[in-house]
Amino acid sequence: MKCGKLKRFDNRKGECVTLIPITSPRFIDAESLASQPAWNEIFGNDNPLALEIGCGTGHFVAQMAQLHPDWNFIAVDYYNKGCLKTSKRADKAGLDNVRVIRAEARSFMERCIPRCSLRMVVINCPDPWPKKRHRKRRLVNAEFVGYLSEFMLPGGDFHFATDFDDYGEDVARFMPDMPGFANVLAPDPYRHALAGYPLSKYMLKFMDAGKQIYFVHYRKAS
Ligand SMILES: C[S@@+](CC[C@H](N)C(=O)[O-])C[C@H]1O[C@@H](n2cnc3c(N)ncnc32)[C@H](O)[C@@H]1O
Repeated sequence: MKCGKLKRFDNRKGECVTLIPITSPRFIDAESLASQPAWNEIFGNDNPLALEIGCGTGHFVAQMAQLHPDWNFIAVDYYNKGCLKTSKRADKAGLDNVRVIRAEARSFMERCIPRCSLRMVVINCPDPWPKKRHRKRRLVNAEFVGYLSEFMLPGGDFHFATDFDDYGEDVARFMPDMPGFANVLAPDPYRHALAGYPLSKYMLKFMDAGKQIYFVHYRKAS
């Protein structure tokens, strides 16, 4: 379906939705990006790339980008208001190493991220799809991590975090069988606290509700 200029077809809702315009210099609409863009020109340097999938409102990426000023962060979400908030947060903190992309993560990666280029991939609190019959809709599974691995540099970090017990245990169960990855937290399959890893908005929300976060951290072999 063709939508108007400031509208976008929402696959989940099955209708055109109005987009809030985002004027931040750190925001890039995926549709305006050439395929395989020159990220070094976009960021103005050759620093390594880090990708956050589903950045939400940007609490995590804003903190991580301050911890790693020598990495370039691409924060992707298809949630328009989240992209707006993430962009504003990065603008306010003056984070020149952050770009915010409104896009579906898999199609964006396929079109715009070179293979073997990511120093880090982060997925925090992805939608848990708690009903058993919906679990196949979860973003993170062995097949997806295998796909992500193609985009990661040797020595690159994969971080996954969730508040949802079954999701955390599932990812911690299949990760040891993923070829070419080592568990940074070994012998623990996951931890409930991770020093130096910023907390996202959803993590804080779930922790306030008394839930534990499952942190999984693997590294691709060098
Ligand atoms: C539960 S929220 C978590 C947000 C944030 N990571 C946090 O921890 O606060 C999940 C986010 O992932 C985004 N998301 C889910 N699947 C996605 C996909 N395939 N591509 C891009 N964004 C996605 C949603 O729009 C939503 O903003």
